[in-house]
Amino acid sequence: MIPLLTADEMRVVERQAIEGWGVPSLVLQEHAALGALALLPPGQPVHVLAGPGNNGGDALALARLARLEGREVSVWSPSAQPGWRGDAAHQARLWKGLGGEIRTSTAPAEAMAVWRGWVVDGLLGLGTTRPLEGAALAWVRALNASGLPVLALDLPSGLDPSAAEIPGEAVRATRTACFGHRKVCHGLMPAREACGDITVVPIPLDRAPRAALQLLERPILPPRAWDAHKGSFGHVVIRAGSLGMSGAAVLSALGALRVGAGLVTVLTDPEVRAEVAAQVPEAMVRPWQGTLPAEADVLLVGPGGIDQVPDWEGPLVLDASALKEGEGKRWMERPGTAITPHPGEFARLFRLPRPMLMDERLAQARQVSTGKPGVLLLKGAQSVLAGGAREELWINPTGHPGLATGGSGDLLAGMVAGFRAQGLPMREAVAAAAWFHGAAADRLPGAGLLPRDLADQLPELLRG
Ligand SMILES: NC(=O)C1=CN([C@@H]2O[C@H](COP(=O)(O)OP(=O)(O)OC[C@H]3O[C@@H](n4cnc5c(N)ncnc54)[C@H](OP(=O)(O)O)[C@@H]3O)[C@@H](O)[C@H]2O)[C@H](O)CC1
Ligand SMILES: [K+]
Repeated sequence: MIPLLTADEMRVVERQAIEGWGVPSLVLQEHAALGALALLPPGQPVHVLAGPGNNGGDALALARLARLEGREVSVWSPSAQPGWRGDAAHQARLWKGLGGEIRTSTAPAEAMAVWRGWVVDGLLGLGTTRPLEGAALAWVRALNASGLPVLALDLPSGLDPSAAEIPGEAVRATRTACFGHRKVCHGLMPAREACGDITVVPIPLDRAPRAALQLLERPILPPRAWDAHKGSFGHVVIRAGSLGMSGAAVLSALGALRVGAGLVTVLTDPEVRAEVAAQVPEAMVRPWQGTLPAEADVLLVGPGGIDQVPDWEGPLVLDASALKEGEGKRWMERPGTAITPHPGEFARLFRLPRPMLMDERLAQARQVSTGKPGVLLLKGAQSVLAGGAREELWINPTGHPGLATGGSGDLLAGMVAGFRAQGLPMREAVAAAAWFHGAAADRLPGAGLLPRDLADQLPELLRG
């Protein structure tokens, strides 16, 4: 799990090092500047933009270190009166002590027209409180129009460190030297795209900070015992598939089987039983007669037009038609339940406005999941995972728009059930399904992707 910190969470980590451990803040700044300098191609000229706060201080430190390396360096401030205080003022003195100048211009595009090499963006970082305006905005516009490669210090100036959305104009960086820990803007789209290639520069801070938002990494799956048999990997029961929608039942069954479930029983509407059975011979396919098999480990309901949820006390995965208007709260309060809506289904389930932006999706996911035992997977580009009586939100970074195709959600729901049947706790089962589903897509071209192709990728992908 990669923590994505808000500015406030990062300030806590910073205070702990400076006030708690007694690390001088200039030491942190020196580490930051040295780490960032190492990301610039050797020998090239460097043009450094230094803003009013400590991001500007980092930039001045980098300018000094780059000059000591023998590079050609110029330092620019958008303001004729930068008004540096504290560490940034100290860095300005050190730079001037090397004979360095600090230049400004009211026509940044003209100044940049003769620049060669790289630009270092040290205008604004963690202290950004509002959209860019005035001189800073003029410099960022000129920089984005210049076509010059940019190394952003900590974050591209103009981004809100704690948000996914870009509040106005922001630097489009080639690379970003992110100091200590990733912030929210380094993990979530669209802000993440403005960062270019991100390198986390280690500085002497706590390595395990508290973060309410975390990015999923490849899930670690429990090892399979050498003497395992099909009963060891659980029995998934899938209530899915009706006339004209038998394919959803097939794909759900494939999802559960391809992630390694031991047994899969599909209970379809009677008229589609034979066509489902013909397409997935590995599953037991029976007509729905109102009762569940006694030995089920997990029940998946919904794909292929099934909207009635049978009485059942065990682990339950609900998708598609089973996600009925206004019933979200009920399912979030049921222990052992996972719901996997896309934003439209989510809005209907919880009678909320459809969440369009990533920051809205996060806020609404938090709103419906806080303190609730049910697990929510709010699907979309960068699916949001919440609930299971845990506070933090997880974001799935894998996948691409090719997944937005019919049947992809049915496969995913089957994968959730398949992982849960093998003993993963529900939240971990949902995380594993979301991650591997997206990772399977990442191995395939975007357009024309079939959910069956994803299923075929899974065994090899799971082997690692
Ligand atoms: N976190 C760490 O452990 C370390 C951080 N380092 C670096 O420090 C910056 C954060 O420095 P800080 O001084 O807190 O903040 P900034 O440099 O981002 O800038 C704050 C000033 O900018 C003004 N501001 C805010 N928004 C705007 C805007 N849209 N336009 C113009 N000016 C803006 C703000 O003014 P106010 O009026 O809001 O008070 C501040 O004056 C971090 O990002 C790292 O680069 C360390 O060097 C390493 C350790
Ligand atoms: K910056």
